[in-house]
Amino acid sequence: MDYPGNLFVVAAPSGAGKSSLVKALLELDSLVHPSISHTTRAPRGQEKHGREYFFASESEFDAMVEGNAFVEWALVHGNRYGTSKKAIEERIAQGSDVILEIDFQGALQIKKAFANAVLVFILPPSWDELRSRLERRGEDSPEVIERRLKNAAVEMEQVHKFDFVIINELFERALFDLKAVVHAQRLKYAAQRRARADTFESLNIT
Ligand SMILES: Nc1ncnc2c1ncn2[C@@H]1O[C@H](COP(=O)(O)OP(=O)(O)OP(=O)(O)O)[C@@H](O)[C@H]1O
Ligand SMILES: Nc1nc2c(ncn2[C@@H]2O[C@H](COP(=O)(O)O)[C@@H](O)[C@H]2O)c(=O)[nH]1
Repeated sequence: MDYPGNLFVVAAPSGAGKSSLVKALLELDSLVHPSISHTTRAPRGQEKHGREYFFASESEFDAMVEGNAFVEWALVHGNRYGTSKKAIEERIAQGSDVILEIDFQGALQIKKAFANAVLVFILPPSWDELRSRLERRGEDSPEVIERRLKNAAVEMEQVHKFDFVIINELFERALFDLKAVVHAQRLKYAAQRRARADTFESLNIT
């Protein structure tokens, strides 16, 4: 019998550090695969099409929405972002673990489509630190930073809908917590599979 992989979803206000944490996790854990989203946002700095995102025009994105190509999509900070079915379904069906780094609206849509998905919310240690991380990153204009901070207040109200909350103050500590979530889910899933196999064996079902 084949078993699907685990689906992890990491959401956070912009600048809380989710991309940095997910990147570090992927470097340490070769069993987790990232999903590359589509976005109508323009590429920043060194970003490459097909690496950070698939950059799409508004009409290309519209066509994907109409073609039902997304598992979830949302308008975030004035641009559209979406997870294509192609990006995750095949991988999960093959038994691989997949991690999505998306906003809270997308995370809640994913939970509806995949009840077993594990939702993780990353919080910054303070508002001041969130602002300085966005400023230090140096990728966004002051207007964009203000908009992202304003949206962060709305996003943080959703924290109670998530399975786990990690405060990203000390990076290594937050990474340890994220690894622990992944590990715990794998152990839980393995135990469920074993229990199911035992039940099938006792009922003589192959
Ligand atoms: N624990 C930490 N301490 C200090 N700086 C951090 C920490 N974690 C991340 N950073 C820095 O904060 C900035 C924002 O991090 P990152 O880009 O990972 O955020 P994000 O949540 O993915 O944002 P976005 O949603 O806009 O992509 C980066 O410059 C990153 O290096
Ligand atoms: N609902 C979705 N949100 C997504 C997806 N991919 C990224 N995002 C979120 O957008 C913001 C902004 O990202 P940035 O790269 O422009 O800084 C951030 O919260 C991302 O997590 C997606 O496929 N669906």
